[in-house]
Amino acid sequence: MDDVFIDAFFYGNDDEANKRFRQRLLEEQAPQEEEEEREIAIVEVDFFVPENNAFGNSFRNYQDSLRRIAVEELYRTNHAFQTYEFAMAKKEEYGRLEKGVMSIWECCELLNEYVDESDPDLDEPQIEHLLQTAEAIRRDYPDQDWLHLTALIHDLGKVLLHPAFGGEPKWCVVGDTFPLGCAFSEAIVHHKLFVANPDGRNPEYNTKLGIYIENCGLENVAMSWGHDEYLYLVAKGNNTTLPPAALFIIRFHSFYALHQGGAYTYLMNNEDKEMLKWLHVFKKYDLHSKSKERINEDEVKPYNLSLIEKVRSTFIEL
Ligand SMILES: O[C@H]1[C@H](O)[C@@H](O)[C@H](O)[C@@H](O)[C@H]1O
Ligand SMILES: [Fe+2]
Ligand SMILES: [Fe+2]
Repeated sequence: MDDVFIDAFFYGNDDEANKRFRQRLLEEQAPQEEEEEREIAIVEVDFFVPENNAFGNSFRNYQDSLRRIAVEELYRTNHAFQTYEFAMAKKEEYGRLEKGVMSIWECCELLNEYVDESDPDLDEPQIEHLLQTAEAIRRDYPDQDWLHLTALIHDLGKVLLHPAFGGEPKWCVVGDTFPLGCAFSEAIVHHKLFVANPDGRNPEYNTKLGIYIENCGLENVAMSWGHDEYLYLVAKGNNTTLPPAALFIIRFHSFYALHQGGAYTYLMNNEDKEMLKWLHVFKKYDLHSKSKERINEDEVKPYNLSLIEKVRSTFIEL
């Protein structure tokens, strides 16, 4: 068992075991290192962006991908049931971070069991996607270790699928995310399927601004519930020292209607507009690193463990 933990992650249902791990962590916790100044700069990089995905199709092709039917079915349910009330209730429930504790690496390994059915571009286990993204971004940004770690963990919220985390159905774990409490944009994947969503008939929620005011900031927007929001709650709840850009990536990387479709810009404040560039950077690796070429887990594990080690004092909540 590695000695770095994310709270909210289980270690069985055994409270005693949880307590013992927490105690051990307290005892073992290294003295805080001086926060070094982080250089966060976007540089021109030359990642080879492939045109085709693992199946030889263009990326994010929702019309005629090999996985079209399964993907569409997932969004049918997602668009019907993701309401403002639903997402709020999930946020409240999971925001308590009561599921337990577990190491970040163990959590990655848990995702070995899951293939993301909302994804037209990849049918490999999710741990492969984490490693592919992290390795691709590391190649182009060798000095930005926070980006490597962000890539490694960005989809860990998908553990919601695991019975120990509630065994949530796929439609409220994976897939693109979108704001709730205001009108659904046509830029959202399979937007026609929102006809079945009661919020679309609610006059409080179905106008351009709905419950929001112009430029209120994405921080104040209720997003549909899924792996992004869950991991964001976990990172915040554990007082992460990852930079704000990492949290922004974690929380909004599935918000394609914004970072690819250019919709909902009127909800952004100036800070969000600054941050948006990181979603563009991240997307390149998150999306285009998907391939059939497997990463050798044993080879990259030591480096990733060293990254995890660096934030050990961050990723625990006691
Ligand atoms: O199918 C994918 C997958 O679930 C990703 O993890 C998510 O970030 C994307 O936005 C989504 O379209
Ligand atoms: Fe994701
Ligand atoms: Fe991803």
